[in-house]
Amino acid sequence: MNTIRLTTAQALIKFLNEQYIDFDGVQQRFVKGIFTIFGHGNVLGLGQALEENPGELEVYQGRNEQGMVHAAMAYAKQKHRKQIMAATSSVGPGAANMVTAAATATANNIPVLLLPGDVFATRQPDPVLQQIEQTHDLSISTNDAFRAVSKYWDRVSRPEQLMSAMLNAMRVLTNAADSGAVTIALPQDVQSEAWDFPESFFAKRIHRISRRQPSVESVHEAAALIQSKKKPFLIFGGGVRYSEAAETFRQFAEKFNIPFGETQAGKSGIESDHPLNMGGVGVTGNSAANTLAKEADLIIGVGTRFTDFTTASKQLFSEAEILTINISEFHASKLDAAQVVSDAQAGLTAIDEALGDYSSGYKNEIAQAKEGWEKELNRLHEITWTEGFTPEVAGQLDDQLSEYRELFDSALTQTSVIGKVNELIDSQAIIVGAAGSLPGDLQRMWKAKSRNTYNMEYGYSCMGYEIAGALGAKMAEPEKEVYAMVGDGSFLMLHSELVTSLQEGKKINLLLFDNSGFGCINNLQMENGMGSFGTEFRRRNPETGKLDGPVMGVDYAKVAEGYGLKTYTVRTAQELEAAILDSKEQNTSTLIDIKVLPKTMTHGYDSWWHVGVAEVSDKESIKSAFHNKEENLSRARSY
Ligand SMILES: Cc1ncc(C[n+]2csc(CCOP(=O)(O)OP(=O)(O)O)c2C)c(N)n1
Ligand SMILES: O=C1C[C@@H](O)[C@H](O)[C@@H](O)C1=O
Ligand SMILES: [Mg+2]
Repeated sequence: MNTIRLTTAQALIKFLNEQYIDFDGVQQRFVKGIFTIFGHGNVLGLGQALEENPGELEVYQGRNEQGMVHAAMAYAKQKHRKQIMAATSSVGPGAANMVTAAATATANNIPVLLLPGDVFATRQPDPVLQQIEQTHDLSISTNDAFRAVSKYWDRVSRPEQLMSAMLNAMRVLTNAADSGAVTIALPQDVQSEAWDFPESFFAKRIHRISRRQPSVESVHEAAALIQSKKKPFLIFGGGVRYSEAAETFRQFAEKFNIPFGETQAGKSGIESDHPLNMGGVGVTGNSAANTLAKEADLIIGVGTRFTDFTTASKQLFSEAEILTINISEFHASKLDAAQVVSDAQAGLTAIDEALGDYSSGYKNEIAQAKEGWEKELNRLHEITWTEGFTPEVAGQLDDQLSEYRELFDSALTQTSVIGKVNELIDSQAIIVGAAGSLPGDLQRMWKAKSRNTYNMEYGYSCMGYEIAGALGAKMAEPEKEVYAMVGDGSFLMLHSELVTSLQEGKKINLLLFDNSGFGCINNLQMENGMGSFGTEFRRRNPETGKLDGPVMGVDYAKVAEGYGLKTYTVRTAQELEAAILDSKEQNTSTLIDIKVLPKTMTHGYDSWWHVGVAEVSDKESIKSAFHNKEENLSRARSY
């Protein structure tokens, strides 16, 4: 057997360079690059290997480990999982910082390869700097925390273990049914230890993503089920995008005249103006999709995990029968559905052939629902503050609105800003988001004018993805403008990768919606009978000892200016338009600090979200919220 003597880290980098993917006959390199933040736990091992010979891997410098993994995840999401980034951290806190992002990737079924440094395998110098000493179990390190949030976890405690670890890593990273974060913990000493690796380990490997075919029986059952229904309703999930099955889905919907709603991950798979595309469905769905979903006699979920947001906590289509087409048996089996376990394209094609000349029984309902939503959308676009104005989310902070209005000196509402942005940015531009009130507004209101232009992380809804994710999306599609749609809360949580965007010359645009608070959580607590508690950004009041002092104003444009971004502050529609147009002319990253009045986001459209309301309280409003919850629950499926 021919061997090559390399350190574990050098062997790992050499191996990553030889990984390719084959999808529909097209081959491409699988691991594009690696984000790094070096410390003593990885610099002399992986760092040395990358300095000496990175091969084709591009090496990036991250700023915050969570941020760099979010960027890696957004990259793989934008590439529809056909190409990924790796990320390496030091031991201890650097590794721990990646745990949140690992969870984000896993919740969304998006592959990322994480390579945290680990404590010494020999234990000779223990405890090393940043080592946690668990007196009951010396084998535990910070990296064990990744076990709960990874789809594959391993620790390479001897150099030769690298081979089985990496073959399993690739198995999971390229698994269309069950992917996510893969964590390979690398003890500091083992990274630098040499081994005679067999040459065969470094042979070019082509990982085929095959289109799993459905069983004949499941296709017949699905076709018979559809044929027995008059009002089927399709749900376009993220799996359709990852399977590159949008065209097949469109043809299927058109041929059988079946309208469809979109999940957050599925949105922009097909242009919003398609006559059968009803838009976002579920808790953050719009009136068109939710009305048709509610009236449907069959829900056909394609590539969807059926989260509580999609099903409105299992209440939206509680009477309909369910058919699923999903490559994952686990997700296909949800809601006690009739199941077609297959790739989205393969499943739709097979059912299409079996359906014959079926046509749904819809008459004017589809056009009517879409028209009704268009009207409502125009109304939302037009809302601006005037004296005596009632915000969309009324009856909660009505008396406080004038304070915000004076502080911000702005008449802008969130819904009108979204309309303007949608009108002004390029039709090919990509928007990125994750948390706060924006994902809901965008799922309802955003019109995707081109395909794959909506990169929303709503599996984990992790504050901090927005800006780092914009960088990842830009790396994936450098020729397009990318916009992070970010609340002030999320901006404050994590914006470190802004500096990486400047360093790499990868222009991203931040549209920062400043409403001085955790707006959506304020809505949630107040609509469930609480007061405003710990969610507005107010100073501590020395008189009450509470956070009920004046609203805080932060000049985010100044913050970003300090990093070197081109910045704008906008308070009117005219200023917003001028800023967006000017930002397009810039070569560098930009930030538009948009002062929006609180409570001016969209409100629900015929949907319910099951949240944990207190069963006991002295407050009438809480009692009533609890009663309301129980009532809604009685109308929902219980599994
Ligand atoms: C990392 C993380 N922590 C906490 C939450 C819970 N959470 C969801 S939205 C939100 C507030 C978001 O505030 P902001 O970004 O200003 O958006 P807004 O709701 O005001 O539009 C919080 C705390 C979360 N989603 N992610
Ligand atoms: O708790 C939450 C409420 C949602 O409205 C929000 O979008 C999400 O970020 C979240 O974590
Ligand atoms: Mg906010």
